[in-house]
Amino acid sequence: MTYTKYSASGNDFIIFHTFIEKDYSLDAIKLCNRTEGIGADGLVVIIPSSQADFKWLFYNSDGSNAAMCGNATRAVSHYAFFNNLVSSNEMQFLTGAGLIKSFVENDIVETQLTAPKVINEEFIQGGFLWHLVDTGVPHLVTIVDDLELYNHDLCAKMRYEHNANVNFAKIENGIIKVRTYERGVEGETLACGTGMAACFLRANELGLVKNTTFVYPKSGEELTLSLRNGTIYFKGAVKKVFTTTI
Ligand SMILES: N[C@H](CCC[C@H](N)C(=O)O)C(=O)O
Repeated sequence: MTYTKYSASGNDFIIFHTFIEKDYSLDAIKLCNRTEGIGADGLVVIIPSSQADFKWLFYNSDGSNAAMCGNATRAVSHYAFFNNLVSSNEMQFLTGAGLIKSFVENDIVETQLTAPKVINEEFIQGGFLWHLVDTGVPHLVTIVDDLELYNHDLCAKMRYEHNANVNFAKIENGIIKVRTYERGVEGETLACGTGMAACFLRANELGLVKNTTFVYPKSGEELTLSLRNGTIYFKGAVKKVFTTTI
């Protein structure tokens, strides 16, 4: 089987396409293992679809299935275009969270995320003010003045209590810096797309950032989040790292 490794702002994925729709959770655990496998935060399986250009199955590195993954939507769009799985650089594909539209321009990919759903406007826990929103998958967001306040043990506790990813966001000079503890990776990743979207949305609704804002994850790579007619757009570079046949 041929697998392609992508990095989307440091959030990395293994991608392949197949006609066989089955449970690939054990493949995800094996392939994503950073010492005995290729190593990645997640596995994306592309499968034909009669309702869209294709559909995907997304697995975190622990083998858990997730409805959506913002960074993987950018990587998979690039993969589909450059592997001739689609006939245009504009495509739409089905995820567990719904239909995603994307636009590929060389190594820059913009995707339209699914409509956000606020789960809990705000609550205090562990000394922080939290907001819980689903931007394809559930995200806890707290806005802080110092990202060093990010705490692994608190994130792990919040992750399990709320079954959500956990984001610490700092706003400075109109941009957002984000650190994310990712559910299913069970640790901090270098970037989390739906997490950056959740932080952007929260900051925008509080009037702290404009409708188009640069967001910087742990990797320091620049992403652009935009809110246009109530829809979130997510744009940034992706990198095809290598292809291998195992
Ligand atoms: N770990 C997430 C899925 C991947 C989200 C993230 N990698 C992104 O880019 O949105 C979850 O299980 O909820």
